[in-house]
Amino acid sequence: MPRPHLKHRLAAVPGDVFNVFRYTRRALTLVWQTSRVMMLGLALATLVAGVLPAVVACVGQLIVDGVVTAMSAYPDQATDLSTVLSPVLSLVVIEGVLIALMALAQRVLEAQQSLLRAQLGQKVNVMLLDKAGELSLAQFEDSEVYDQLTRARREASTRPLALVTKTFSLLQNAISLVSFSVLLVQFSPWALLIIVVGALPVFASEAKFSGDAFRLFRWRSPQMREQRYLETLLAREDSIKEVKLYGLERLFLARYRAIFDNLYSEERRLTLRRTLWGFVLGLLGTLTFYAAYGWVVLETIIGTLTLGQMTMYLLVFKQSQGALSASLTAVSGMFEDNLYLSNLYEFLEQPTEREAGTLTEGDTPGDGLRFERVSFAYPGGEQVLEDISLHLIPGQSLALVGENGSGKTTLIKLLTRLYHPSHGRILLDGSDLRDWDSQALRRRVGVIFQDFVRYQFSVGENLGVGDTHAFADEARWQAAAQRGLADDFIQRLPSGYHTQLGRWFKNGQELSGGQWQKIALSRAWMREGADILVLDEPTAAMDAAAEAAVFHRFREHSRDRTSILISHRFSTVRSAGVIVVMDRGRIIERGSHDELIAARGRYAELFELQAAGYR
Ligand SMILES: Nc1ncnc2c1ncn2[C@@H]1O[C@H](COP(=O)(O)OP(=O)(O)OP(=O)(O)O)[C@@H](O)[C@H]1O
Repeated sequence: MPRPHLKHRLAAVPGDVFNVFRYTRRALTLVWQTSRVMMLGLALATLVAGVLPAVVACVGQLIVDGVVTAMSAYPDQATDLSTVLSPVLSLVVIEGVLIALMALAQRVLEAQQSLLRAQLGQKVNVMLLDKAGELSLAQFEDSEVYDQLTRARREASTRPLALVTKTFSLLQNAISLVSFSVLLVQFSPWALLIIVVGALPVFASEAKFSGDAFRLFRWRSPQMREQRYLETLLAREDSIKEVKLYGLERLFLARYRAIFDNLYSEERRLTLRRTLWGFVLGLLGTLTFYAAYGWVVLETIIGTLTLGQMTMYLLVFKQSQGALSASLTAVSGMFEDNLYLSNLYEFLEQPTEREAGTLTEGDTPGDGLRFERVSFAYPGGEQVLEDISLHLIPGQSLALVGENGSGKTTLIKLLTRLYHPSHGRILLDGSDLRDWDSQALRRRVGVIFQDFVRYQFSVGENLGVGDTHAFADEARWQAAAQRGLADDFIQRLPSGYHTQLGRWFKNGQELSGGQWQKIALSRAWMREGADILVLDEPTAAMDAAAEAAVFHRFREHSRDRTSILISHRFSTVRSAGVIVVMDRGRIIERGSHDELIAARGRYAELFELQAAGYR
């Protein structure tokens, strides 16, 4: 698809230029909250660094004028050299001290900034990750929200400080400018005006280009994300195996390069335009400076200004021009930082669904789990569950079977409240899941999904995540591992329960697929209080003996619990109390194994097919 030209894309993104400085206050508040002492220190150092240059210029004038006076006094009156010299020398010493003070203020500023940068980066990252934890699964799966998060993480952790630094630099330069202006106005108010007018065009162009740069950054964030993804594929151990086997390196690398080339050409165009305009308009500033220079020289020659004043004005001109352009750069930088910060706050202000529920017990304890005419479609997708009604009393075991994509896992996602039904409701002990307190609900339901996480932690911690209250409880790890049939092989690992798993960290031990599944199963057993246990294809990677043992154990320990099992292996499924057969989001058959075989429907057909495979 042809990409629209950058200009159109930039125009298409809403960006209220006048509204853009509104994040400055928030950035200042953020820094204030991070460290009050350092913020005050920054302000003080800024003030000192702002006022001193004008004072130095004044002392400079006194020195030159003092020298001129001394020069005229010394030969004529045959005065003692030291008497003439000492006032000028003391001024020189004072200027030296002032310069040292300025250097100190500048160093202190830099040190504080670098410490604040570290603290603020951490604070913003924590804010981002905290917010990420509050997002619903649906928001995570929304590529726009994910983009926002990626953009915010990439840039925004350094931006708040950049914004504050620039705000202070602006203040510092503004203070310098005001003090310079007091001196300059004595020469001529016009001089002041000339300098200001000379610097305005550069500022305008900088503001425009920083806006463009931000919009470019925003527009291209999906491609940047694709690039990151390709990097992950090419450089991570969990994908490299397949990449190598299929010889995908070149293909992926070519794609990676193509994305870069496309992005780079836009960036180059922008950088070139920015540089060119910056240079041309910057010349205007130089021109005005030299015009003012000529003027001061003229006034000195005709005797309106002393030599000392000339030196001072030239210095003041030069420095105020510097201060002005630094202020303008700060302003345009602030504009850019504000735009980036808008991105951070856009993400942080993403509405999150409040889990309003407070129930820790249902209206009819012991009623079990009910699906009442539940239908569901993923955001922006088609209906994947339709009119599901089910009732499971405590102690009952349910097996869900059905073709790939028939909606089994989705049903479990609704049961665990990762999503809410589009229609109908799910009740636990007579109360709608939405009304349950999330902690209480989590305690009641233990789930292992087929795509469980393989944490690059120790074995024990891999089990501990199953119940955060017992995260480091070794006795509980062991009990859970025994139930999940993982204890045996864990004992044989080099450091037992303390063996590091995965390949990312030092001495990491990789496990086989079936061993990982046993770890995941044991994780589910960590939830001792859970009275609903869900296993979503938990044994697909296990050998037949292990699978048989797992289910023997599972039934033994779930006598008074509700258990839900998703499996494609009918040998496992057949012992469940109720078997539900799903097809394209609907329940098409339900009953015990014998009933379903007798009914000679889909279940019987699929069972026969699998059984034939073993004969
Ligand atoms: N996060 C998602 N967003 C949008 N659609 C999804 C999502 N997850 C699953 N689907 C769609 O929902 C349908 C049901 O998927 P589900 O994972 O529930 O099937 P399943 O019966 O568990 O399949 P399998 O036996 O392959 O595990 C599929 O058509 C799938 O494309």
